[in-house]
Amino acid sequence: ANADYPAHWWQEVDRQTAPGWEVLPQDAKEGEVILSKRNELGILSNFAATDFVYKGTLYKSVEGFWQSLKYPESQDDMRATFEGIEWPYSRAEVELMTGFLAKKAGGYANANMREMGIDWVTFQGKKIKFWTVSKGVHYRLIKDALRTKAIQNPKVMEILLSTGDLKLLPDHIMGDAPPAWFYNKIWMELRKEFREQAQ
Ligand SMILES: Nc1nc(O)c(N)c(N[C@@H]2O[C@H](COP(=O)(O)O)[C@@H](O)[C@H]2O)n1
Repeated sequence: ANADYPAHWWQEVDRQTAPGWEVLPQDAKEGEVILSKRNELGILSNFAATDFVYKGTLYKSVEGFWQSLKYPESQDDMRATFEGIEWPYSRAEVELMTGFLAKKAGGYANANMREMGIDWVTFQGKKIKFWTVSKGVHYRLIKDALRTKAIQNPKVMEILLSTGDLKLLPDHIMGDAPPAWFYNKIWMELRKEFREQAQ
């Protein structure tokens, strides 16, 4: 029951003043909780400033990691040399971004990807299909970044495990997105994985 958890996780927020994209804490049903940026559960958002080192590179957030994959890796990268395409940031700059700034950098990259007609991103020189319904390479990469974030940030691990058996829900409207976008579902899988490892 929700009574076993901190009451402020369901704290009512004035809907009139909330941004249009937001799902509010009070929108959760019994046995559910919204991963709201308004309380400590927001640390589980991809946007949260939670440094982690993944395969030798420092990222300031999972969002920075996610959006950096869309940016050219080098000067020879076809995304860097594509005629008429300009990049507002370098990949290294995006790696160090958090929150809405990282998301915005990703928005510019989405427009460039559409313009170039490409449906892939890259990690360590390898092309990875983006926006796929299968739990393929991109999904596994994002899941591994979330796993690494929890392992390297004790507060993230503590908060994730403190959600017990609650169903985790995103704090923003998701629509019809592929599995990699559902960080709430990935966290529930990782929560199970971490609990099993601790036994
Ligand atoms: N509003 C909001 N809050 C969060 O906590 C989010 N994680 C997101 N969306 C994230 O945007 C990323 C995907 O962006 P693109 O579709 O590639 O432009 C991904 O991290 C989503 O979870 N939004």
